[in-house]
Amino acid sequence: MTFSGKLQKFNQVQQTSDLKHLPMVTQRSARAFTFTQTVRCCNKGTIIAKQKETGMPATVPVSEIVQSVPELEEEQPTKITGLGTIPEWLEGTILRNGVGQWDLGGETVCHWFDGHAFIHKFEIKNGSGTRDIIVVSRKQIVSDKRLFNDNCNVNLMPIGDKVFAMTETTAIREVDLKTLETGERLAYNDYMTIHTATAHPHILPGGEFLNMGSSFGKETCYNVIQVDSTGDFDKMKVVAKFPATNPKCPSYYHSFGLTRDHILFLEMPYRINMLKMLTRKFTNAAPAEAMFYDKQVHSSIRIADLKTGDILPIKINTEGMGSFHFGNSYEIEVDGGIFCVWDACPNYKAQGAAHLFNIETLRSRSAADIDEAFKEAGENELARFVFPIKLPRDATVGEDLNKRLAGKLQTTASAVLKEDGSVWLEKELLIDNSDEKIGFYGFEFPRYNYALNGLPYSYLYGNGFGTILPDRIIKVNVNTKDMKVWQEKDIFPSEPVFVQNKSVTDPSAPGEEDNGVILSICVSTKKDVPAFLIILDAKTLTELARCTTTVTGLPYGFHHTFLPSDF
Ligand SMILES: CC1=C(/C=C/C(C)=C/C=C/C(C)=C/C=C/C=C(C)/C=C/C=O)C(C)(C)CCC1
Ligand SMILES: [Fe+2]
Repeated sequence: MTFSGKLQKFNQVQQTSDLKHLPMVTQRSARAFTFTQTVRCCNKGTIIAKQKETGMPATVPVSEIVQSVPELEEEQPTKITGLGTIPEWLEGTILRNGVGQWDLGGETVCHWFDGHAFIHKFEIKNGSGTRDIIVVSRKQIVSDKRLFNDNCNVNLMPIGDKVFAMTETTAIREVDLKTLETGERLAYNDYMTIHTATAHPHILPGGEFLNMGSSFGKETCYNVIQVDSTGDFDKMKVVAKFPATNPKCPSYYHSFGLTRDHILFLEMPYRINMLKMLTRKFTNAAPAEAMFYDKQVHSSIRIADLKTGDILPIKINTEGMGSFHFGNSYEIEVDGGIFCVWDACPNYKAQGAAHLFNIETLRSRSAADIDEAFKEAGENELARFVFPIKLPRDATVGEDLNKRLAGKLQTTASAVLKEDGSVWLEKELLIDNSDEKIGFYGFEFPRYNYALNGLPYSYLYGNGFGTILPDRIIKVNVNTKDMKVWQEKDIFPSEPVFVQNKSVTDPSAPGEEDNGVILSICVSTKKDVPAFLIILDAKTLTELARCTTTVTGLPYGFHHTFLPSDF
């Protein structure tokens, strides 16, 4: 995925003589913004939602939710009361990161992902004897006002007992959970040689923080890095290194998978041409020109042993595709072999999707422009890949190894052993994209009960895309393919965050995996419809409570984290 900010940053790296050291970005004090400002004057836009039944585009104005949040002098946390019943046990904070400013000092950034971070939170707590009190607290930009910065605008995750905002450069910024004040700027590359990092780390059951980042050079590698449960960066270590199949053209990746024993990495056809990237200052090429989709290569799943860091020799290939985010993954032992189930959101057509979310497109007055930009983008699927991590006894060439799982896993996904020892995968679709309930552009932003990360599971929550922004929440039973949908006209719900009921002690016990709620922050394209937090019963996707703010013009944001009140 080409995000011009990331690439520009990357380009800055290349311009330094020493690849080991990324330039430090000066930390400036964070700026605070409040919800209640009037939205700045902007272009009116439209977004196409192609309707399956007619095949005709439907226009939905979304420019309202990609407008810069105006800067304010002071913050005013707002107390609001939820309508409905917020479960007694639910106490904590849902934090959201995303982009809030694209128009900076007379310039507008090119790409949606290049804008400055905008963080906000909803704190759910017992207040003044009333249960249904929510404090909507302030939000702020985490980086300074320069373009193409370490604007940590993608996700927020805990490391040890601190919370950090993160993007895909190596810089992360501490955020005070109470005040949202931006704290220390840290950089992974101050501790080790990496040049990128994902904004989608995993947290191990013991509290250790696990992430992946690339180191570019003669021996370009995709590294797995770990910080211990105390969050001590001095003890940060590389636990595994996947050598890039083509060091001159390593893969882009947005996230990775983790079973209880293995790290799963998808090397995609979306590649970075290192030579083009390094010579940009001479050729004047745009960063995006150094990214390309290599139609000659497959997508490959690479696997590392979590304990030893060994890269497993098995070669797993499938048709070229990209997946930003993944569902859960887990292992099954059979016939002396180990199989892995990994759910993903593949897209076979977007080819990196570099151009798709250009600000110009999102703010376009012309429906035709947006249609044109997205016409080749295809749709995102929800698919299951099942493959051996360790070959079973007596595996034979030409055999669909997944057949051995009969009785343990029902799947139509295949994994055929080839003569050269590699395994070729065909996916199993977990949803039917022709179903009107999914939406024209498919399914993305998968979330699940993270207490079951790396273990067998049944429920995946995510967004359906009737437009190029998510317009519904979908719950899929990945075993039975049963589906539930929550949707409301003109509302764009964020990725659905599952919060487990405090009473659950064993999430894999019958009926317990989805014993909890779904939290989602909803914004609207309608000027007079304020943002709200929706609380859904995770079992039924029915509304339990709705906490409506007074804020209109809240931009759509990317990722969320829920932290319980005792964090
Ligand atoms: C790609 C297509 C679609 C949507 C995919 C989605 C929603 C992907 C979301 C990716 C995100 C949130 C990435 C964020 C990255 C931000 C970065 C790297 C920021 C860097 C800043 O410096 C559909 C619309 C579903 C279908 C067509 C294809
Ligand atoms: Fe993401």
